[in-house]
Amino acid sequence: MTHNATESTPYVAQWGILGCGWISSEFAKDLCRSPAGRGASDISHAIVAVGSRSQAKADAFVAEFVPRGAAAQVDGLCKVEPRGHGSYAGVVNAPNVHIVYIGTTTSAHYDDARLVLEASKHCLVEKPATLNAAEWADLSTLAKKQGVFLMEGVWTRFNPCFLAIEKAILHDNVIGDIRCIYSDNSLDWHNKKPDSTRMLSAEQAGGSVLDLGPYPLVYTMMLMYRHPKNGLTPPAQVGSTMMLSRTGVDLASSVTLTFPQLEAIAYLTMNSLSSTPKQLHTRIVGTTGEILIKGWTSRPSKFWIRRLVDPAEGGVFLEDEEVDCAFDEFGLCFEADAVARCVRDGLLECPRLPHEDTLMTMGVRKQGGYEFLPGLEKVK
Ligand SMILES: NC(=O)C1=CN([C@@H]2O[C@H](COP(=O)(O)OP(=O)(O)OC[C@H]3O[C@@H](n4cnc5c(N)ncnc54)[C@H](OP(=O)(O)O)[C@@H]3O)[C@@H](O)[C@H]2O)C=CC1
Ligand SMILES: O=C1OC[C@@H](O)[C@H](O)[C@H]1O
Repeated sequence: MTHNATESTPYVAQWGILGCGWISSEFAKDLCRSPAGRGASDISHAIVAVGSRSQAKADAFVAEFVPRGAAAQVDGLCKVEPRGHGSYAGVVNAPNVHIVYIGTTTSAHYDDARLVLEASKHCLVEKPATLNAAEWADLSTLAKKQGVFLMEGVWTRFNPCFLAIEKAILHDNVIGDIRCIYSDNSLDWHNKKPDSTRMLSAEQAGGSVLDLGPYPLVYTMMLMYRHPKNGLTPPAQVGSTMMLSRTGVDLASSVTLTFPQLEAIAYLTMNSLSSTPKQLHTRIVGTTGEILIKGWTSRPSKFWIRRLVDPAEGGVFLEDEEVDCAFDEFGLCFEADAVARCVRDGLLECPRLPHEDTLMTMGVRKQGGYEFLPGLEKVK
């Protein structure tokens, strides 16, 4: 065992947070929840530094979300008090910070991640990690050179309901051989939110495929690309259709990925014109049945198994079996727990989301031809 853990006390991850926007507040709130409540006794979390471009905003964030720190501070496992910083550099250079969560807007991710890695701190950067594959490859090389952990924050890969779906398909074989994934992730923000909103803004590198696309891709990457019979073979074909908005980002996109070794295909859709129904966002079809998934695409919470009466005939199903995996947490704590364990164990990449997977999905996201504003991409 390394760092501060012993047989009887959990390893405490000492986090710094960059950016005091919405998702950082959800991250902070989740880290305040007792890990014991989700059955985790080997790790806990402290939030020791919070950074904003404004000192007042950082101080207000600390006062509102982490006045006493996160779970480990409240439980007396970490004596460091949380502190607000009026710059991101203040956080990455704070000696008590071991891991930095980047919750800044997408166009800032690459520069912020470089700042973290150059300070030799471990790094969890929100999705989409970067604007393109070249930027991600550059960060990956830097993290390895510095000997620090780096991961894209795709929380769905660590969601308990997603884990149950993965087990049902890959281990328990409940739908037979996987054939098709239909997955949608859409939010009807067009003409309802200002064009300066993160997903609609070209300056912030918004757009459906970058902002919404990572989640339908989770189902594809984990259930097809990582399917044992696929042997990590990249999709043979990646097709994409895009409609651009008046701001220049993609208003609507579709992505199709083929996996000939599995005789399987994924049809993914994402747009800012409609909202995905919580009743059904993803349908996974196999040779002996289907799985229908409820909740948000990024935060599944319940699913139905629908078995064919006669797989040779098709068309007629037995009564649906409901699997309820509802949980109280927002859900970012599950990826934070995984990151804490990796750092504790000295890993530089997370086995459930290695650098290579992010590299591949960054490539997929580029297929449709949406061009960023000049200067946004730092590496091409
Ligand atoms: N995992 C998930 O479920 C989710 C992930 N996300 C991802 O998180 C990131 C942030 O999204 P969200 O929290 O909704 O966005 P917000 O706009 O609420 O927050 C983004 C923060 O980024 C910082 N920032 C740095 N540079 C800029 C800039 N040039 N313009 C605007 N803000 C800037 C600001 O922090 P400050 O002013 O304090 O410096 C701001 O508060 C995005 O990359 C998004 O894709 C978003 C929602 C859900
Ligand atoms: O990352 C996010 O942004 C887009 C939303 O679809 C999703 O729920 C959220 O997690």
